[in-house]
Order: sequence, then C-alpha cells, then structure tokens
Amino acid sequence: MQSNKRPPASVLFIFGGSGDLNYRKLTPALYNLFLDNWMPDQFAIAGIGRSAYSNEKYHEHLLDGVTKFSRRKGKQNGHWTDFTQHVSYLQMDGDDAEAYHKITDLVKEKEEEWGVHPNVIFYLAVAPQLVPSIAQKLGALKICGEKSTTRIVVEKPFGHDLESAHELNLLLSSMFAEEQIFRIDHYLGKETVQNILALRFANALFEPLWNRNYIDHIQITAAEAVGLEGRGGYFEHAGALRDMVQNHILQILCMIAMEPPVSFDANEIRNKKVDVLNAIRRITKEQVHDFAVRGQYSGGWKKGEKVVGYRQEEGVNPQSNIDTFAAVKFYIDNWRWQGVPFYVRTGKYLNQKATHITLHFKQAPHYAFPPESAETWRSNRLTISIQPNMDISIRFQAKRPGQTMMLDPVDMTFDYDAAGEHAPEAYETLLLDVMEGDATLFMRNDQVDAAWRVIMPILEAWENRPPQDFPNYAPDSWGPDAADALIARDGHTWLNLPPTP
Ligand SMILES: NC(=O)C1=CN([C@@H]2O[C@H](COP(=O)(O)OP(=O)(O)OC[C@H]3O[C@@H](n4cnc5c(N)ncnc54)[C@H](OP(=O)(O)O)[C@@H]3O)[C@@H](O)[C@H]2O)C=CC1
Ligand SMILES: O=C1O[C@H](COP(=O)(O)O)[C@@H](O)[C@H](O)[C@H]1O
Repeated sequence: MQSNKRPPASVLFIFGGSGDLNYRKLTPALYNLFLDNWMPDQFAIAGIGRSAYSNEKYHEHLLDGVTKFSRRKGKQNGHWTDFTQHVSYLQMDGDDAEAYHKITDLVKEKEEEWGVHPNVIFYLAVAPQLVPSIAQKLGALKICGEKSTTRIVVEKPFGHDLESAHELNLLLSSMFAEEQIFRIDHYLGKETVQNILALRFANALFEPLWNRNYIDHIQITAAEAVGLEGRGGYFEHAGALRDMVQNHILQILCMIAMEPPVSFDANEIRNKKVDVLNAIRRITKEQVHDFAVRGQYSGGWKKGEKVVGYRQEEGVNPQSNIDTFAAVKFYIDNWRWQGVPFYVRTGKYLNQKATHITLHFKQAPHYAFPPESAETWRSNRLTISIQPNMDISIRFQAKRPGQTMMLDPVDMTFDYDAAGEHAPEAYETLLLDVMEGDATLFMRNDQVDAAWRVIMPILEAWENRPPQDFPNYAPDSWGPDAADALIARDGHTWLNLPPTP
C-alpha cells in the first residue's frame, strides 16, 4: 500500500446499496481505494435498500461483485475482512420519512466514536423517479444544513428532458447549496478522459493547431459491443441519445473544444465547458434529419452467438421506437471552431467496444511529391483512445525506405495502458473527489441544462416522427447505413479502428 494524503473522516450512505451499480462499480471502487490507502482513517459505509440482508450476507453479496468486477479481479481480497468492518446494511424504505432517524443515529454514533464531525455523503444510486422523494427527506435532516461537510451525489440520468432536469435542479437547490450537489458523469472520472486536459494544456505543441485553421473535422465514437445487459426497463425510457450523447459524449466534446482554463478551479473548468455547450449550433426540428441518425438493432449473430433484436428484449415494447444507436453532426459557432463538423456516434451491439476521439487535420496546402508517391492523398490525424485501448496516437506520412519516393502513413503512439491494473477506475477517482469535496469532474446545474438544450430538438423530432425502418442495423455491424451516409455527404468516413489484438 502506498502512503497518501487522505480525505477527512467520512460516513457514506449508499441508497441503492442492494442494487446493481453498487455491486458492480461502487463497492469495487471503494475497496480499491481502501487497498490503495486512499480511504480516510475513519470511515463508515452504509448500504441502504428495502431488501433484507444481515451484515454478514451483505458482505458476502458485495464480495461476489468485487471478485467479478474489480480491476484487481479478486487479487488482494485478503484485506476484505478489514474493509467490511467499516461496512453495514440499513434496511429502510427511502419513501418512509420515519425511517430516516437510522441515518442520523449512525452519524451521531460515528461522531461520538471518532470525536470529530465527519463528512456525510449521500449517494443516490436509485432509479431517477425515486431521487426527488429521497432528496426531499434528506433535505429535511439537520445535517444537510452543514454545507461544508454534507454532500449529495446524484447518478445519471439527471432528468428525462430539459424540463424535468430543470425541475430536479430547482428541487435540489431548494435544499442543498450547489457546492453540496455532485452530479456524476462517470466518463469524467476515466483516466484517459482527464488526460485530454493534460494533452491540450500542458503542451505548447498541439494548441496552435487546435482550431479551424488546421482541423478539418472531429469524430467521437463511443461504441459498445454489449446489448442491454438486463436494463431493458430503463433503456425503454432512455434510448442511446439520452443515455450516452446528452451526458458522456457531450462532456468529451466539451473537453476537446473548450478554451484553455486559467486554473484548474472547479468553476473555471465548468465555465469553459458550459461555454462550448452554449455555442453548439441549435438546429430546428425540421433540420434534424440532416444532422442526426437513429438506429435500433435487429436479432442476429454477435461474435458467433445468436442474440435477439431490441424489440424482443425483456422489458421492451415489441413495437418500440427507442434508439439503440445515435449519430449526430454538431457545429460549434465560435471563433475557434466555426465550420468544423464534430461527428459523434454511439450504439449497443456494435462491432466492438471502442471509445475514441479523432482529430482529422486539413491536407497540406501543396503536395510537391509525385502523384504516384501515395495511393491516396492522406491527411494527418490525432487519435485519443479512451477504452479499451488507452493511448494517444499521431498519424503522419513518412518515406518508405528505398530508392523511390513513396510515402506511407505511420503512427507514433503513447501507450497509456502501461499503467495497467494500477490505473484507477472512474468511480474510484470520483468517489475520492466527493470525499475531498472537489467538484471539478462533476456537472454543474447549468451544464446539465445546456446539454439538454442541445439535444431537445432531436428528441422532440424523433418522438413526433416514428422511424419507418426499425430495426435497421444488425448486431456486430457499425450501425445503420444512414450513419455512414450522414458523414459521407460531407466527403468523410467514420474511422473504425482495428480491434484490440
Ligand atoms: N447499473 C449500472 O451499471 C449503472 C447505473 N446507473 C444509474 O444508477 C442508478 C441505479 O441503477 P442500478 O443499480 O442499475 O438499479 P437497480 O435496479 O439494480 O437498483 C435499484 C436500487 O434501488 C433500491 N430501491 C428501490 N426502491 C427503493 C426504495 N423505495 N427505498 C430504498 N431503496 C430502494 C433497490 O433496493 P431494494 O429493491 O432492496 O429496495 C436497489 O438497491 C440508476 O439511476 C441508473 O441509471 C448509472 C450508470 C451505470
Ligand atoms: O452510463 C452508461 O454508460 C455505460 C457505458 O459505460 P462504459 O464505462 O462501459 O463505457 C452504458 O453501457 C450504459 O448504457 C450507460 O447508462
């Protein structure tokens, strides 16, 4: 274990302690923080749910999740018993105001035991419809008035549309100060996403080229090889545009497009990001078909296994018009990006898991080499791979060794994977930030509103005009033909990187 400057004493309440997110992500992340010596000296974690668990059974359930899903894959589980001494289960219904004394009782007990007033963190890992009811009851507790130590973490989706997100923001801000509210977007905790800031703002090399004068277009792909993974009930009310574009993809786009920050103060970074969202060109509902494409997968074969179509999935309406794929072309109307298209796409059951950003540079202004020196006129590109590969790669032309002047594209790559299993998972970084009270990687209320404003015309157009061609892509493909046509109309093609060896 390494020695770190750790957060102050903390009590963490996880609403949804019996749920999937805690099982797969939150507890494995907290246990890794413990193993890496990042947890406070004094901490307590209480999982909350209506299901019945003894503490012992609860620990067994959580260990199963850690063994299956932690980046350490069960290694170092020898410290599990030490960790579980800090973990308990509170059986309570979040809708029952009478039960909330269990929370204040535990905080009081820890305060007396530790001799300090701890951070009190409420993590709402529950379905979005439960959030207002729980937040209201928490807001009525006296400890929520402790602005510097009590925090509430709200999972995505943050609202269902602009109006509901706005209402949720109003409700939360009537009970908590903005600095107490941590709206989570786990992509912002990913190492390689954070590295975008280092690449852009710790180097003088790239920034002079990072604009409309040198960049032809930008692509962001967040392709998933998996399907619904049992979340049909949730996805039927979401769709790919809400599930991935409104939050994760627009946040990545902001990091690529934002102006250089003056400092790494949370509000400074968030101001720069919200400027990007506000500059994204608004399209009318009538223009949506020129800028956005939706898709839904059919049944078929996925890596040799037969899979059902979206409409046959559990919890899904057999006539569903929900998008499992979305591709959008955005323009950012400011001095830096005027006229540079940003093409983004995401989808379930695509050919491979691959999240990457590519900046395609303009062609050299004059090609002095003989025409036969390269098969095609090739431009430079910079690729930032977020997952599963974690690398940054620059493609340029080089002379092929030999007596003739022939050119080949070559790649110069920085491999971030070298950090291997030591690279923290996104939830580790974000949970540590919450305990430290650092909101830089979390969404501010105006960012959430601005992101909804960007996608509302598309959502409304899609809801009003049912698709005529669903299902329109096969599992294991790269999505519907219309997505290729969207980018081909501008003379480009999607970059599908070769699969990880
Ligand atoms: N799972 C994932 O990979 C991801 C999930 N999320 C988000 O996290 C949130 C939770 O998702 P997930 O864990 O998958 O959902 P689950 O359905 O697995 O878990 C829901 C949890 O809510 C609890 N719950 C439901 N009703 C009540 C109630 N009245 N009082 C107290 N607890 C209640 C359930 O416990 P019980 O039944 O015991 O009461 C359960 O622990 C959602 O907002 C989701 O969008 C975000 C990203 C990824
Ligand atoms: O938030 C979500 O993200 C996951 C994809 O996350 P990743 O870290 O595996 O890229 C997505 O599967 C899920 O539908 C969505 O809700």
